[in-house]
Amino acid sequence: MADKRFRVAICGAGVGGMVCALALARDPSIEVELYEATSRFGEIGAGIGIWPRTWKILEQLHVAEDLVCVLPAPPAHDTEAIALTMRRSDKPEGHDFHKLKIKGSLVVLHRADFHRVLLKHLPPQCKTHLSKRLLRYSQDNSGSIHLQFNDGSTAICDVLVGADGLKSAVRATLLDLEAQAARVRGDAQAAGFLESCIVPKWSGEVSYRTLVPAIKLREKVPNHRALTHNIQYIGRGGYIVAYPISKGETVNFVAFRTSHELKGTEFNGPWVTNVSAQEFQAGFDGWEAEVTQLLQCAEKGMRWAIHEVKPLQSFVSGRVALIGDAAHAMTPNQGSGAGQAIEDAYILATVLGNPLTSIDAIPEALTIYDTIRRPFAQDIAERSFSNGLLFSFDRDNYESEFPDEESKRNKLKELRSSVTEQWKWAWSTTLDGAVAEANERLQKAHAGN
Ligand SMILES: Cc1cc2nc3c(=O)[nH]c(=O)nc-3n(C[C@H](O)[C@H](O)[C@H](O)COP(=O)(O)OP(=O)(O)OC[C@H]3O[C@@H](n4cnc5c(N)ncnc54)[C@H](O)[C@@H]3O)c2cc1C
Repeated sequence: MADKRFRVAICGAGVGGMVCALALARDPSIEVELYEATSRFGEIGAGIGIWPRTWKILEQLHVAEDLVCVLPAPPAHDTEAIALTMRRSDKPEGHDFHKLKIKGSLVVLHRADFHRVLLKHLPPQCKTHLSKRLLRYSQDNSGSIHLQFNDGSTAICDVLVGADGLKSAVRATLLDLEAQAARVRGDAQAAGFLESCIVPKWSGEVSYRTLVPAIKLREKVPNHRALTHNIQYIGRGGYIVAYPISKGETVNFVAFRTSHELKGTEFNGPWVTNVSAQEFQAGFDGWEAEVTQLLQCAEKGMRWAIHEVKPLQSFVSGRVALIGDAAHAMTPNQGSGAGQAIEDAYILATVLGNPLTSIDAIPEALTIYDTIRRPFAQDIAERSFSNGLLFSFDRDNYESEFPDEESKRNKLKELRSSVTEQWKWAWSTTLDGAVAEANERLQKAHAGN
């Protein structure tokens, strides 16, 4: 530790934790240890979409070049292209609803490929520990943070990054400690709010995920759109996303059923479970042929009850920071949870990696991370939920409210521009702005000290 500025412990080796470790380990003056609850590094068998701004981070960390090898074609940079074709599909005669054009590409990957490449790039100086499930942490008077794991072992660090996902133990401890402090101050209302953010809330959405062998779909429908395009079939009460991954050998398939009126209620059943194909086919009777053909090729898969973390008042406390789902688990209707985890990791590594951040200045640096990232990530979470309403036609009862053709056409126009508006961030350049802002704020804070 003699030649190190400070020690960072990252709990959780999902996409957020891995990118954080990679980004921090570029700085030899920071000691990085990564603790993962499971007994091996890995990801679930499913696809993932990465938007251009997030892709830029992967380029800057030099992992993009290895990811390109598993893509059918290198991603476009500055040219405008159709990222996603949306069809209205809940009737036998489906029709194109909207083509989402963005500057750059929506890169779609197999999660396992993505995780393998991240692992490959993790430098040896970043120490990794498997089968280490964090139970709780505490902080002593010197500021050091003590970690307690479920195998009885302990560890010490100067900064703790909670990258431990939806059911984060770091978030639970952070909020519990803050709530205790609020009670000591006599602020029962603040304590109650903090405690209410510990357990995630059901969004009213359920997703079904599986991978379809492309060969199987091709045999059935040789020119099925999902073999070559990112496609979204939308309709009342649910929607389906399908796109080719692993050089086109596999089609990623996710179906959503929505009951938004149940948002905030308790989900009745396990949050993640294996299900039969019949279960995901059930809600899509009467949808267009392309959807039925895809559903017929889907074998068993997994059902995920989509939960969200209530918007937190802060992602940080003292020397502890939350990133990714631990901070802002959101619905997947904008394909952005992992992207936001990556962006959190990158901005957090920017503020910690800045040479002005001495061990004493860590809380200040984390506050800057929070100021920059929280409004942005929470805005995306909100837009993502609102996209879910839009894609399942829950936002307006549009069939009955817009009975004649002209009013329907006008409404559709409005919905399309709303979709484009919702996704605008995907090709915005705020990432460079965020990095510059982080460094500038640190400079100012330092000059003021
Ligand atoms: C159906 C669906 C589709 C999606 N599609 C997309 C998409 O296309 N694009 C996109 O950007 N996002 C997408 N997302 C969201 C994305 O999957 C998540 O936001 C992302 O995986 C969050 O990453 P994370 O690293 O924060 O958490 P996780 O990936 O959940 O990783 C957390 C890690 O922490 C470990 N852990 C948990 N508890 C502990 C503990 N106590 N101690 C130590 N380790 C612990 C876990 O084992 C895990 O490895 C989708 C989500 C769903 C459900």
